[in-house]
Amino acid sequence: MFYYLGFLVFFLAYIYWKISRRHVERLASKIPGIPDLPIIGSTLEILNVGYSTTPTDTFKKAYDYLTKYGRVIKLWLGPKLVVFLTDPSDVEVILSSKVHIDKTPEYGFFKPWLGDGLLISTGEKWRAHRKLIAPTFHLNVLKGFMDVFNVNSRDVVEKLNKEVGREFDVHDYMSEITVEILLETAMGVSKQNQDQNAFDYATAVMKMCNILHLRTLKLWLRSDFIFNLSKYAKSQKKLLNTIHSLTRKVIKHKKVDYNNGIRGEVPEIVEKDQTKQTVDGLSHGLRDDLDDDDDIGEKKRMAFLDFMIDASQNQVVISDEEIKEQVDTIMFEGHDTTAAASSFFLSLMGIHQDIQDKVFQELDNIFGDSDRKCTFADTLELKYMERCIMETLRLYPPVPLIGRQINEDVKLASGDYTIPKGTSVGIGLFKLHRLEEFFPEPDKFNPDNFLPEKCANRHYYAFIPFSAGPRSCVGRKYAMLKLKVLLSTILRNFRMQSNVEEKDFVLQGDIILKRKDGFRITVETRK
Ligand code: HEM
Repeated sequence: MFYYLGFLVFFLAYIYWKISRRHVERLASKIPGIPDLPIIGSTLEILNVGYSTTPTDTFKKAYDYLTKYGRVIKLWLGPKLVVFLTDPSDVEVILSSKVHIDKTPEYGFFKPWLGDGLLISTGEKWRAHRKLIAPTFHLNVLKGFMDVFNVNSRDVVEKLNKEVGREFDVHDYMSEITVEILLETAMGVSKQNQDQNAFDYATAVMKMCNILHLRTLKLWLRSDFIFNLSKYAKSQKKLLNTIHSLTRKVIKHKKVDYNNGIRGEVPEIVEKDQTKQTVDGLSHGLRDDLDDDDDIGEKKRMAFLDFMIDASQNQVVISDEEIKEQVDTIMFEGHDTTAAASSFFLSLMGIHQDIQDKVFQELDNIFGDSDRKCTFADTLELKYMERCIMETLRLYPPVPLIGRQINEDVKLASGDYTIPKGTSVGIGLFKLHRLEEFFPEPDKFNPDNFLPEKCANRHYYAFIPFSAGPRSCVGRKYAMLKLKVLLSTILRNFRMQSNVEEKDFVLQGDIILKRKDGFRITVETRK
């Protein structure tokens, strides 16, 4: 009797569940997708990807799926519907929306690290914190960082002098300098107070990304219970200790300064007629809160952390824990992405000598033989280099995949498909950026893809390395300005050489896109 009743309850619950999902299943049935089986859906296919012997293998398999199944791909992870999009018109529908701003559940794996920081928070908290943080990356603030960018770029040149003539991994240098620059600019911590090794921090971040990536792919590790029993949980604890100890120290230093009346103010740099020019070459049609032209005023010309601490002392409700979460977020998002971008750029210069020569030509025209610092005005003149940076970000987007949770049924633009509420959407930038229709010879490194007339005639959402819409990258202008100063300083001093061709890059897409084979180059002194 008991078993009969149990079976009946189970059966009725199943029927109820099926009926409640009729709407979702009806809409999903119209979306093309990866073959699926009843109940488990496409889980076996995904396990196949997750079971790959190396992360590189995983990246290749995921890319092959996106190529094989088209621009709208559905897959069922058991009862969970996931849709991958690579058509710019569909990507625009999702990213430009003010409704679908929530991240997918996978971003939750970041929680022990980034808490409710800007990258993963949602709703009113995200809106309020975005409003608070975005002005601290306004161009007027960034211009005040030019000196720090210059001094640190020259430091790297000094260090690279020791590598002349031998092959080495340039990512090690890019990673370390990026952390140091971030600490000095956004966090306002001077070199003397940076008592923790930036390289240790960067290495811990890289290892954390490996673990988080494993959790998305190895389906059994998604469960907190199983994860906490695994060896990865122990490593995560150790790594987070290294990472959080840096952020805690940074905040402590700043608070001591604040209590001693020391306020980190960014110097005002006024350069006539240049305020409205774009430093990132991206603003056409993709304007967001970072493109706000209004002068942010004296009060707000403060670097990120100074402003956070000042705000918390002046009636803005932001707790110490929330400040720490934002510092962790900016440190992560601001360093690993730019380190990857600059390392790919220098590798590509080493491979494409003819293009590197054109960059030299531009640098020589602007700087001649002089050793002077790169000014903000110079960065606006670096048009060819800017195109090379864009082309690097197109072919090797540091963030290869963006996820969104769909908050209400949404009709796509590329076909008669409606994605039901509750679906997770994945936007594959690596694939999106290589669509032949928008980039002829899509795998070829060709900076002319970013000639103004080509950009003007292309769908804006065909190239979105910094994402786009309300949740676009808050550090976009910071990243482009810093990359221009750093890379121009390096190339004024060295010629890059690479023995590895692009087709032999071993790519690994664990959260941030990298070369598993290392960014191996040699440098040769120019002067
Ligand atoms: C080449 C360098 C960079 C690239 C390619 C890049 C790319 C991106 C992308 C694609 C997103 C959206 C992620 C998602 O929705 O999952 C994002 C978000 C974000 N980025 Fe960047 N980023 C770069 C540099 C930076 C820098 C330098 C900072 C800060 C100093 C930064 C801070 C952030 C933050 C805080 C978010 C979350 C914004 C929000 O959700 O409101 N990024 N970035």
